[in-house]
Amino acid sequence: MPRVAIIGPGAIGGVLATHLMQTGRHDVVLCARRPIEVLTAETADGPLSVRPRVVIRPDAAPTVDWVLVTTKSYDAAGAAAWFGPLCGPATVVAVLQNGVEHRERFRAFVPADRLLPVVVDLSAERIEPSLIRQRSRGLLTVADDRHGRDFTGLFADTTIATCLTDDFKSAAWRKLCVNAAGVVSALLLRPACVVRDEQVAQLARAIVRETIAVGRAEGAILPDSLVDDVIAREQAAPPNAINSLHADRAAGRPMEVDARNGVIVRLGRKHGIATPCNAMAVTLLTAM
Ligand SMILES: NC(=O)C1=CN([C@@H]2O[C@H](COP(=O)(O)OP(=O)(O)OC[C@H]3O[C@@H](n4cnc5c(N)ncnc54)[C@H](OP(=O)(O)O)[C@@H]3O)[C@@H](O)[C@H]2O)C=CC1
Ligand SMILES: CC(C)(CO)C(=O)C(=O)O
Repeated sequence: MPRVAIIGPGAIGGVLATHLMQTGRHDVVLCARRPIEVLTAETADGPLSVRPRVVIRPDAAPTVDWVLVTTKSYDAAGAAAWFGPLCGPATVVAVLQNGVEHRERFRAFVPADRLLPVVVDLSAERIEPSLIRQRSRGLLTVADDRHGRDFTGLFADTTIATCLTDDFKSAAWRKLCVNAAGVVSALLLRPACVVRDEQVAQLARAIVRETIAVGRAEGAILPDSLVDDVIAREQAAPPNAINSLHADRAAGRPMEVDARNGVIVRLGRKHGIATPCNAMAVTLLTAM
């Protein structure tokens, strides 16, 4: 039975924990900052409730086969504080976060050959610490290598889909295009479908175009059609679709501005590519 630790059972970690635990095929432990008695994910198929094993101090954590990091991107050191007890010589650390810098963030804490970046396409929101609303089915994309293939096996018998890719970089940049555009929702505190307004859509398109330009300079393969695809996806979103940046700003929590838009400005500068729309969004959200 694979031993799996989930560091940060918030929206994404909480959803994954409930789905993994209900298979009965995994020995799951949650690494959290406070106890959780019952964890519930509201899914399209109804509520999924589990009684998780929770540890709230790294020195109480067991050694596991898999560590799934589902904390926010800005606190890699906080997540890494758990690695000492959790990681044995063969433990694989999967980083399930937005952005394109999974490896850079954790390189100081985990050997490169035991780190698995994951692109998360799953919309979820924490309603309370122990109640998560899962808004979409969920798709996890990983590189088609040994760790990636083993990782997909963890989610067999769940409704969380997995995908193996031989071009992880492009997959991560495609997702970054979605997240970068989502900054307009966070700025306006309006759901994804705010881009039904054509003026707002034009701004979101400009943000995605900048992201594509920088992503291509970084080696990602990104079609021009991505601009309209991203906006169409947001326009079709239900009125309650709140992205995690928006949710963080609304709740007064720190935001992943750097991982989602700051990175485009930073890497744009490296390649001599102007990114004025992303830069303005970063300046405004940082000032808030
Ligand atoms: N939500 C979504 O729809 C999506 C999110 N993502 C990405 O997934 C990642 C996680 O996001 P999300 O689940 O929304 O974030 P949440 O804020 O909902 O969850 C993060 C969790 O990490 C916990 N945490 C923070 N620091 C520590 C620590 N040192 N030790 C243990 N637990 C800790 C937080 O606890 P506390 O309650 O104490 O703060 C919280 O439970 C982000 O990179 C996000 O961009 C990707 C796709 C969709
Ligand atoms: C695109 C979206 C909304 C869900 O996949 C997301 O990544 C987020 O909320 O951070």
